[in-house]
Amino acid sequence: MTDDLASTLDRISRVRPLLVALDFDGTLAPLVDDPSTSRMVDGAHDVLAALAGDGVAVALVSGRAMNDLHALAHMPAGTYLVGSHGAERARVTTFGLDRDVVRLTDEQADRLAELGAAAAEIARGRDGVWVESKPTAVVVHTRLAQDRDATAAEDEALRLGERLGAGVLHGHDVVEISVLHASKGEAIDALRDELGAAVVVYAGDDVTDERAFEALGPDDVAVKVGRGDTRAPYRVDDPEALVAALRRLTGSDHRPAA
Ligand SMILES: O=P(O)(O)OC[C@H]1O[C@H](O[C@H]2O[C@H](CO)[C@@H](O)[C@H](O)[C@H]2O)[C@H](O)[C@@H](O)[C@@H]1O
Repeated sequence: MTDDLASTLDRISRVRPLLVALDFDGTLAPLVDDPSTSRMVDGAHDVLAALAGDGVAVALVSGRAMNDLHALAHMPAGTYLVGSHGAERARVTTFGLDRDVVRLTDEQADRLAELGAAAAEIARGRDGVWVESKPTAVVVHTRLAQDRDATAAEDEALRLGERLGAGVLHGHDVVEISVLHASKGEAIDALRDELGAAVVVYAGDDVTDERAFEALGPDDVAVKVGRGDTRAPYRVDDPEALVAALRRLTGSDHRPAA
């Protein structure tokens, strides 16, 4: 963590209402081949619970389907979950999720089925290419494929998305085609307004997170995790480094002993 980021986080640590919104895959959880095995790095859950307990609004803002995100992240009660890049929204309670139900029109449901069938055709015969189905989108995954198959599958999926999708996102080894318009930027705007947040901290690793960075203002804090071009002014190397940075927001009680 740079001194600059450390001092910025120290400066805002007592600001309330403070919103800390974080991407999941690649940001809190390292990228892995099988998305069902993703886990947040050690210390992540504790620091998020400490922040929530200290009056900070904590949100995960992910491309994951809501059920998937809830099951994998085990977030503490009182925190917010945004799934499907903003199309799904919930608050975690001690009894489970208090969620807004996503309803597709018949036309959108038909479109989703059509996209699923077309995406399956893209994956057919290409080793390592597979399709994930979500409530509002299909995702063509290429992480396990050889470069040639991955490139061809992503190109075809992008064309499919242009033809039939309401939104197309090209992330880390994925092309995601949605039947609803949603973005992480709009999700951040909505959370900020609803919570009246004075300052927003957002961290993310993927191109899809740039939409969230765009929604931040000069008093907010945007942190890119890992490599790649970004508009975020701050950067940390990996999820472990992000957890260390977040500890600075919790006050000295929660910082590891030197
Ligand atoms: O917004 P995020 O929380 O970063 O979610 C984006 C996508 O995450 C998942 O895919 C990514 O993580 C997988 C597990 O590490 C990895 O195998 C894949 O290559 C990554 O793109 C998830 O499967 C997608 O549905 C999310 O949209």
